[in-house]
Amino acid sequence: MEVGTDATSPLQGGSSSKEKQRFKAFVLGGPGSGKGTQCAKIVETYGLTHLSAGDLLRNEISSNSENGSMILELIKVGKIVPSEVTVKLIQNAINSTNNHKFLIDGFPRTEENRLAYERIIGEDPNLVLFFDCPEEVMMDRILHRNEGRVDDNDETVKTRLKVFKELSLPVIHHYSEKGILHTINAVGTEDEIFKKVRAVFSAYEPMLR
Ligand SMILES: Nc1ncnc2c1ncn2[C@@H]1O[C@H](COP(=O)(O)OP(=O)(O)O)[C@@H](O)[C@H]1O
Ligand SMILES: O=c1ccn([C@@H]2O[C@H](COP(=O)(O)OP(=O)(O)O)[C@@H](O)[C@H]2O)c(=O)[nH]1
Ligand SMILES: [Mg+2]
Repeated sequence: MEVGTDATSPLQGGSSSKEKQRFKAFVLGGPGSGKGTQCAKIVETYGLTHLSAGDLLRNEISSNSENGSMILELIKVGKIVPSEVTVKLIQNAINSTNNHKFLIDGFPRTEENRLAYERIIGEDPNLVLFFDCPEEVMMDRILHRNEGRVDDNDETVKTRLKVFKELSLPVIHHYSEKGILHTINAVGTEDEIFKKVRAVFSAYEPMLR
């Protein structure tokens, strides 16, 4: 049990994330590269809170929120939701947990996303994972995903792959220049890939306690 997690605590007056240094990892990669699958394994092993930007947006659609129909129209065609909408959802999700360590999956997807995040939330991630995957493997995985997603169809996947190359690769390049990018070859079994993920996270174990 962590101390100071209760905002009513007079001495602490805040969340545990103020006591432990916050840890954030961004998990990037094209559609179908295996981000969600590997995030589940990271959560199981290291106890981070998983925030999938796509899931947060899909929750807005299913809860019929103010922006729900606009988000649905963009997701259906594989386009990017306005940055401020996604950043606010991530910010609310971070603020609604007492955990100090987070995996942010599928965000930032554009340089504009990244700049909005830096403006509104501000802290750079400790590390960025990039699942590097050939397009034909991503396409095949998505078309067999069977989660009933409105965007897992041939036409929308083509747009998502194009958006990834044109808008998301520059973000990945930015983190490479900053020296915090860890590129992982995403071809192989889930366990083979997770072994490589663990090798990255093991260097950060003191921060993940
Ligand atoms: N290493 C892997 N080998 C084969 N299939 C995989 C692998 N990792 C994930 N998958 C499958 O591929 C699909 C896309 O994976 P997912 O984790 O949802 O990717 P992303 O979140 O990057 O879109 C899912 O059906 C998943 O079960
Ligand atoms: O920061 C984000 C994350 C997702 N999306 C939208 O949500 C869709 C699905 O994203 P998700 O990460 O769930 O897809 P994945 O890469 O896991 O297949 C994307 O194609 C975009 O339309 C977005 O606009 N901004
Ligand atoms: Mg995903």
